[in-house]
Amino acid sequence: MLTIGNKSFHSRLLLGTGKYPDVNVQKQAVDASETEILTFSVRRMDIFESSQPNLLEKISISNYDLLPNTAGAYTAEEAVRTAKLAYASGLCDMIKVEVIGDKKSLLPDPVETLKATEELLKEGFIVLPYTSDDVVLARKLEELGAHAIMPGASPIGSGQGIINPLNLSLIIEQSHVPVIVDAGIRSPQDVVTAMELGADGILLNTAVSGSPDPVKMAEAMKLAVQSGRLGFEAGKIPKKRYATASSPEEGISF
Ligand SMILES: CC(=O)[C@@H](O)[C@H](O)COP(=O)(O)O
Repeated sequence: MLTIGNKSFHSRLLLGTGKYPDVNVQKQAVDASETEILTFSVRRMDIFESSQPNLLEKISISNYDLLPNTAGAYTAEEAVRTAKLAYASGLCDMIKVEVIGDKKSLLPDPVETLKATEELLKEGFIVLPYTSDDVVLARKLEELGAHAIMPGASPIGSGQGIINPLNLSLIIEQSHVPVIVDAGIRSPQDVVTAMELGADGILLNTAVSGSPDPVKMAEAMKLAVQSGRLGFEAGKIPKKRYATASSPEEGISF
């Protein structure tokens, strides 16, 4: 089980809801992923106004835990305001803090991310900060009380996969809260790699919504999360320099 704050989940896959070709494909992909946590940008959705297009219109949102994100915020102040707006909708108490520090790479601003996390924790939110793969920053976010750490594999929407597996593994090793690898994932192979490193979960969007077959890719990502986790829990054999026969003959008399 994946436990974040006081909530536990069977699925370790968190799915974004943006950029699907249409809402029907979005629903089918969400179903195929068997995710229990959906994330969306508060700014892209007017959650108070029923006359506005609802980007989750086909999805029974009461079946999911919602993880709104503060995408579009460039300061802690903006992120806190966005989080409070989401909370006021009554739909969610978790928040993904996303404070961007660079328009081109969409990499997070470490200082503003720390500030926003601290402020939202004081306000009583379950806070999941999106961060770079910086080991020290991840530790400081946990020390503040963040409920999970969400290091990027690579820039959002880039499909660059896992750029720095060493940093991810150091973050995983030091953390006492769930580590959810978020952003930049391209393939099921990236997911398996992150899960085999010991990540507690994966958050992804573009790899599924931008795939030529989002529904099939959603299922592939679900299986990759499960497979990687099982492999991590089972443990790998050590690598050896020379071969060892798979059917040893010692002790067998012919
Ligand atoms: C939906 C969401 O929260 C994204 O900002 C997230 O970081 C996923 O990134 P990818 O689209 O690269 O998977």
